[in-house]
This record gives sequence, structure tokens and C-alpha cells, in this order.
Amino acid sequence: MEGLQLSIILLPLITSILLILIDKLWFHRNTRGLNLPPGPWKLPIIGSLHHLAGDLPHRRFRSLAEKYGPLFHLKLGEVDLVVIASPELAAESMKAHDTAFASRPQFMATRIIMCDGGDIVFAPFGKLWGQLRKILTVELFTAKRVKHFRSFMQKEGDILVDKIRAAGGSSAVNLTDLLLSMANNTISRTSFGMECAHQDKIFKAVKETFKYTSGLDLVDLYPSFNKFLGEITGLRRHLEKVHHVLDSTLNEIFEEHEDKYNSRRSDEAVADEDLVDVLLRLNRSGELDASVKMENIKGVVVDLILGGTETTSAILEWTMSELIRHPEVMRKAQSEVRNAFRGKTEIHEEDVTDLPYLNMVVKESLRLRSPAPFLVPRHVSETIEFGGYTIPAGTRVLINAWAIMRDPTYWKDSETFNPERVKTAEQDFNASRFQYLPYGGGRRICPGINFGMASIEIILVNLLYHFDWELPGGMRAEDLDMEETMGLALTRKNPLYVVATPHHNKII
Ligand code: HEM
Repeated sequence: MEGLQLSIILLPLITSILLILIDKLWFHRNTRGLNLPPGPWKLPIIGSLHHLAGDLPHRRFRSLAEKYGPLFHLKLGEVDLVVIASPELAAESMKAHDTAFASRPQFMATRIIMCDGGDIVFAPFGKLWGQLRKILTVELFTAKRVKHFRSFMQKEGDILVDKIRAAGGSSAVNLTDLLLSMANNTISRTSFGMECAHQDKIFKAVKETFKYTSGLDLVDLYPSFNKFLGEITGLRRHLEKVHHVLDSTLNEIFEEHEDKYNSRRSDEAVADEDLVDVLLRLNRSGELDASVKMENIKGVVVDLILGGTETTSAILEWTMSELIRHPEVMRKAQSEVRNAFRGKTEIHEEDVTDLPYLNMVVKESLRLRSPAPFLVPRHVSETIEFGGYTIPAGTRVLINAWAIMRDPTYWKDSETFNPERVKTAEQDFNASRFQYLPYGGGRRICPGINFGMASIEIILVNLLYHFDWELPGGMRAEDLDMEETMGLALTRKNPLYVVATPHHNKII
């Protein structure tokens, strides 16, 4: 009995001492004694993980920045993370220390599915990344090619308009679903050609891949136990299956493209190359650097889906939500669009050019409703002195662009949707000031800006020209909820249901 009582007292004591020892000897072994940025208190083993509970991370991290300053440190399991939340520090990380901050952390998913970050989004900073990015900017997203793809975007715009019309103007449409399907089809058309039987399978696999790239899975929080945790959680096997689906589906798509190429007459002009055609042509002709393998070409295709689908549909659903909540802004934007296309029964994308007010609406929407609140995580490649502190090599970095773009120190009435501010404070929207970061900055800045902006504007023009919009069931504009959820991008939590009444092109 006495022995039992003793062990009841001793067991928790010994366990606590052991935990503290493991924590001190193992988890803090690299950062002990360093001048790290401040941060909230940490528990043994889990570090700061308990501080993440509650709100969505971009909101939670804004609260922590209010308490600990614009550069704070968290220990997530074994991993050091610093969060940046001011334009000055964002500029320092993307200008003065650009090279040190230009890498990406690797997770189990990026190792297994993206073949050790063998794509653009997740590639460590280095030669392969440079080569892949060059393909994107010099070959895939040239001004000429984006112009060609605008016709695809308009075709998707026509389909979207037809689907909304089919609802008859009396019942509510789920605009969220329609916009996502439009964005998926646009990327599919531009990447794979007109029709792709594999679209659903491949998009599902890409979404599944992204689910495991937050860095918050157990395997990625405790890299030293990565193998063991990968086995007992079953994650390694799951990721290998996802990799297999992606790989075999892309093989089928590539084979179909090669067959199409082989059946072409040699003198036949190649006017309608899709992105996979371009990548395979470069590979066939030996124009690619030797470091670029077939797995990297597949990685680029996955990036196009990752980068160009939910970001585009998210900003469109947020913009429509803001326009509905601000009828005066909606009226001005519609007036501009309807006067520009006066009397036309359909929109031609080449005419979607000079719409300054709509452009202001999109810029303001990207400020307030950024689809990528943290950009994409960075990884510090060498120990550096930064913002008055030491940041050890291997630290993960999040830039809270969402918080920076809503910071009242830099933005007047920062939480208000007000496109007029683009005119009155144009300099604030200049990317070189690092307080406007919807597309990130520095070397890793989004290479799809022109492509993304073109899709956003073409689709908005179609929606505003052809329809008048109201909320169903007589709901008042100010009652529309703006709750968020995080998936591939920061999207509406609840779908946007709206009643669209066809507009008959009268001048307003
Ligand atoms: C509204 C639309 C879009 C938004 C808001 C957006 C935003 C972003 C952001 C914030 C980053 C990270 C930048 C950084 O780390 O500093 C990024 C990277 C990237 N985006 Fe976009 N993007 C959009 C559209 C697109 C499109 C249409 C594509 C291609 C089809 C694309 C492809 C990429 C790629 C490949 C990267 C990785 C760049 C690298 O790591 O070097 N994005 N994007």
C-alpha cells in the first residue's frame, strides 16, 4: 500500500522531470542562448502549439503580433517559426536578406509527392528553382501567350453566364461553386487543352497534396521522429498513394499529348499549344537545362493548378460579396462596364482593357480579402541577424500579409472596403513599399500575376455586365456574412448564394 502511494506521488514527478529533460536536451538544443525574437510562453514538448488554438492562424497571429511585436518567435513542437507582421520587416526579408529568406521549408508531402520540392512553389532556392521559374516566365506566361489564353478565359466567362441565366433569374445560384468550377476549367483548358477527361481526378489529388503542406502535421512538427510518425499515423502510405494517382494521371495526359503531336503532319502549324504541349516540346527539343527532369515538368503542371484555381475563384467570390455589401460601389462598377460595352450582346476579351474603376475594385479587394494571407511559407537558409534578433538557419517564416494589409498604421480605415483609396493613396498600392502584398514579393513573388489579373477582370466584367445582383429572400446587404475558412486559399466559409437578374444592356 505504501509502495502504491509512493508511486502515485513519484510517477508524475519523474514523468515531469523526464519531459523537461527531453525538452531541454533535445527540442531546445539548437536555439539555447540565442537572441531569438520575443514570443509567448512555451510548454515542454509542444512548445507554443497551444497558442494556435481558437481563431484562424492569420487572425491569431495578428493578436500575437499586437502583444509581442511585428517579429515574434514560436516553437511548434521541434520547429522554430518566426512571424513577420510589418512592411519594414517584410521589406528587409525580401530585399536586404532576400537570398536567406528565398527558400521553402520541406514537408513530408513535398518530399514524397513533389519529389523533394521538385516544382516551383516548394523548391528550395537554387538552380533547379531558377530553371523552372524561367520556363514559366520566358515560355509559359509571355504576354503573347497570356493574350491567347484570354480567349479561353472568355469562353469560360460565356459558360458561366449561360449557367447563371439557366437559373432563370428567380432562384438563388451558388456563385461560390460556379466560380470554382470556372477557375478549374480555365486552368484545365490552358494547361491540358479543350477537354480533359482526367480533370476531376487530378484536381482532387492536387487538393489532397496541399492539405499536407501547412507544416502543422505531426510528422512535420517533429522532424527528428519523422519516419516513425509517418509510419504510425499512416501518413507516409497515404501520401505515396496520392503521389501515385498524380503521377499516373499526368503520365496519361502526357501520353495523349505526345500522341496528338505524333499524329500531326510535319507541315501543320501549331497555333493552339496548351501549356503541357509547350513543356513537352521544350523537353523533346532538348531546350531545357539538364537539371530539369520529367518529374519537375509534372511539378510545374501541379503548380499551375495549385497556384491558379482557388486563389482566382476566392478573390472573385470575395469581390462579389463586397460589391453586394456596397451597392454604391457596385453601381459605379456596373456603370463603367455597361457604358464601355454599351449595346453589345456579348463581351470580347480584347475589349476588356480600359476599366480604371473596376481595376481599383480588384486592387482593394486583394488588399482586404487576400486569398493567400501568409503568402507561401519561407525557410531561412543560414543563421542571420534580422530585425535586431538572431534567426537560426532552418527557421520557418510566415509573412502575415493579411495583417500588414489591414494595419491601421499604414491604411486609413483599414477594415473598410473602399476602392476610392486606390486613387487617393495610389503609392500605398505600390508593391515596392511592401505594405501591399497580395502576390508576395522578392524573388518568390507570384509569377502568375498577369494571368490571374486577366481572369479576374474578364469574369467580373461578364458578371457585372449581364446581371443585376441581390441576396435571396430579401436579405439585407449588410447581413451578408463574411466568415472565412482556409483551404487551398482563404475563401468564404459559407457559399455565396445570390439572385442574378439578367440585365438588358440599357445605359445607366
Ligand atoms: C488572385 C490570384 C493569385 C494570387 C492572390 C496569388 C498569390 C500568390 C502568392 C502570395 C504567392 C507566394 C509569393 C511569395 O512567397 O512571396 C504565389 C506564388 C506562386 N503563384 Fe500565385 N497567385 C495568384 C494566381 C496565380 C496563378 C494564376 C498562377 C499560375 C497559373 C500562380 C502561380 C504561382 C506560383 C507557381 C507560385 C510560386 C512562386 C515561387 O515560389 O517561386 N499564381 N502566388
